[in-house]
Amino acid sequence: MFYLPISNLFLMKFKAIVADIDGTITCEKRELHLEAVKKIRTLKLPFVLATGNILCYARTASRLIGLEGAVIAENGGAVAVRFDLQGTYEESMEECEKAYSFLSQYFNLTKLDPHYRKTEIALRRDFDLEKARSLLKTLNLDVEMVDTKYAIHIKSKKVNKGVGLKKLANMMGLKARDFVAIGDSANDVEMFEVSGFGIAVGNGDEIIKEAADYVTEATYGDGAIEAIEFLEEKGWI
Ligand SMILES: O=C(O)COP(=O)(O)O
Ligand SMILES: [Mg+2]
Repeated sequence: MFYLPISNLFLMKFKAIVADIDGTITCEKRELHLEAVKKIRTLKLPFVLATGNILCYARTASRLIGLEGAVIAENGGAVAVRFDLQGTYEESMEECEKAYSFLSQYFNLTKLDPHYRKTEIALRRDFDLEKARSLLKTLNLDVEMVDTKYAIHIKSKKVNKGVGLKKLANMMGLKARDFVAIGDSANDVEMFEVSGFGIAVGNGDEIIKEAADYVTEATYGDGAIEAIEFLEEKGWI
């Protein structure tokens, strides 16, 4: 007779956590949520940051929180495993620039951190996204636009935080499935899909709540604390 040992049925242990930054470990006005930072500092397992923001922002956040420098930035386009190692970048900017030039004919677009951003383009959220998306459809480019609630990103369809997580997990000798992912918006969906368990914070948008295995009641950094406490209570970390 085939049966699974009881220990396998009940033992669900994750080896690391990956958390989004903006909207997840911040407060409503985007400052770092200090209680969430305190909670993160008590953890014994690797804690990775994954952001749509640029690599130096992610590295700085990691340093100031007291982490090891394992980060996913530019929505998966840039990945670094430790402070003393260079980041790796996807070759995905060319298509994004074509989309940007095309859309600039219709909108007055403002790039965010263009000198530091190497794999995608982030724009100020002051134009009609739906209109831009339908205009972009008329071109045959392998790019898409994602709204994080902090910026609108023009990014390659091949690059996302899920792809970044797989790459980083591999560098750490882990699988993406070994991670619990915590996030708040559309750019966290793929990271939820490849991770072992996805937790959306209460302020998350509908798309991420639908992709989540669990949604916290609390919002922003309080939601991240609730997520970690939930995992601890379950004995999953
Ligand atoms: O940079 C953004 O647009 C949002 O960043 P996040 O992925 O950390 O929420
Ligand atoms: Mg976010």
